[in-house]
Amino acid sequence: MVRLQVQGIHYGFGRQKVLNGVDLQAAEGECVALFGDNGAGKSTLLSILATRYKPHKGAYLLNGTDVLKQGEYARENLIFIGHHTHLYGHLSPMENLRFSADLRGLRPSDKALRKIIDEVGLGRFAHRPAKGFSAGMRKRLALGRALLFHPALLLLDEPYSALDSKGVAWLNRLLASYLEHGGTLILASHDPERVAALPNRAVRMTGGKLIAESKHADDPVEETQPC
Ligand SMILES: Nc1ncnc2c1ncn2[C@@H]1O[C@H](COP(=O)(O)OP(=O)(O)OP(=O)(O)O)[C@@H](O)[C@H]1O
Repeated sequence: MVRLQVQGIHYGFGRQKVLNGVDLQAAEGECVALFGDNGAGKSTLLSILATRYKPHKGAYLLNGTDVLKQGEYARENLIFIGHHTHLYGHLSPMENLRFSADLRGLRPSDKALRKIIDEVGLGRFAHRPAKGFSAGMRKRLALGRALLFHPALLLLDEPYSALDSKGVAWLNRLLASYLEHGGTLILASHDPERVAALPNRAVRMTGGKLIAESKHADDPVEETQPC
C-alpha cells in the first residue's frame, strides 16, 4: 500500500530556490535512499516530510491524509532523526525513553525499555546520564527511541555518521527488521555502499528535483522515471 505521496513540492530560503517540484512515492515496507551533492536539498526535503518546514507549493499525503492540512497526524506517525539527536543529557537512556514515551501517552514496562536499550547496544550504560555519551552512542539511543514507537514513517538524515563498522551492521539489521514489519524509511546519505546492505530504491536530488538513481555508474540516468 502507498504510504507516502509527495507531488510538486517547491521550497526555498529567501530568494534561493532549493526544491523545484519534488515528486516522491513510498510504499509500506519500502526504503527510499536519497543521494545528492552537498547542498542539493536532501535535508530540506526531510524537514518538509517531518513537517518542520511547510512547502511553498505542492501536495503531501501520509496514509492518504493531507499532511499540509493535518500536520499533527504526520507528527504522531513519524520520527525524524536529523543531525541533532534531541536527547536530554542529564537523563539516562532509561529516563530518556521513559520521558519520550510519556510525551506520546505510552506506558511501556521497564523490561520493554531495557530490551530496547540492550538492542541498541547500550545495556551497560542504561542508567548513566547521556551527556557523557559519544556521538555514536547518542545516535544509538536516538534510534532506540524511534524503535520504541515503530513509526509508520522513519526519516533519517545521514544515519551512518558517527557509527563504527559494527554500528553500521547493527543499524542495517535494525532497519531491515523495521522494513519487514511494514515501516517506510526515507534516508539521506552520502554512503551508497553502506545503504546497499539494505533493500532500497535509490533516488538522486539534482536541480531541486528527484530522479531515479541509475544502478551502475555507466547506465544512463532515466530523467523521466518518476520516483
Ligand atoms: N535554515 C536555512 N537557512 C537558509 N538556507 C538554508 C537553510 N537550510 C539549508 N539552506 C540552504 O539550502 C540548500 C540545501 O541545503 P540542504 O541542507 O537541504 O542540503 P543537503 O542536500 O542536505 O546537503 P548535505 O549533503 O551537505 O547535508 C543549501 O544551499 C543550504 O545552504
